[in-house]
Amino acid sequence: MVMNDTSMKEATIFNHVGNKLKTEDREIHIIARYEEPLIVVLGSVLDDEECDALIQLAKDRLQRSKIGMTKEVSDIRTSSGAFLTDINNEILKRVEKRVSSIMGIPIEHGEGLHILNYKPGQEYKAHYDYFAPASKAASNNRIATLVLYLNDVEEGGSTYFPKLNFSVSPQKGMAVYFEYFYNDQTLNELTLHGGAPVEKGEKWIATQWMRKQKIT
Ligand SMILES: O=C(O)CCC(=O)C(=O)O
Ligand SMILES: [Fe+2]
Repeated sequence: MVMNDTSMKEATIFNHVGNKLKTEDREIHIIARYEEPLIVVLGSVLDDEECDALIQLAKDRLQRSKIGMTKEVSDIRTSSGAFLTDINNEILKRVEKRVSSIMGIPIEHGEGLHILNYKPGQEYKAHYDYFAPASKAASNNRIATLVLYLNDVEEGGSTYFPKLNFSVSPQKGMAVYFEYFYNDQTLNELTLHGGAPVEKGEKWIATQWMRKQKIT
């Protein structure tokens, strides 16, 4: 490991090294890393069947939420989303287990996979995934995120980190991981990120946000 003269890196939650990481049922490729704050691009996380199944589960949900509830309208996030909770599905369970193993955080700390669909022109403006320190939710705050790309986007739709001048293009089956549980708050703030507008085609992602403690 290379360290610079003046500072040592803070400890991270994700601590896989090398080019690959193995979960119970899959070998995942570590494609790229930004060291601090840690951002890791992962390949071969989901196969096509798993991606398609998650999209299908979400389509059923999104359909229903349109009937039952008023659709939340927000300028920050113009896409439509649904949490895949209370669904008994083999593929979903398998994916949740794999995600937990990649992140090194028990699944009980997760909010459940959140599926988002962006149509052309839709975006998720730059934001932090953690809750403001003064908010009620911050008592069990989020500490890490995994965004799984469920389809190929024809144009646009990258995940961008404006304070780092860094961005990740969506590719079906790949993922981007980042964490923001540093003692140094300025490192956490560097994880500001967004989903750039989709220009052509559509974009489907599944996001896992992990909390510091179990969700009770
Ligand atoms: O759409 C993206 O690429 C980013 C999604 C995101 O930031 C989130 O789900 O928290
Ligand atoms: Fe986010």
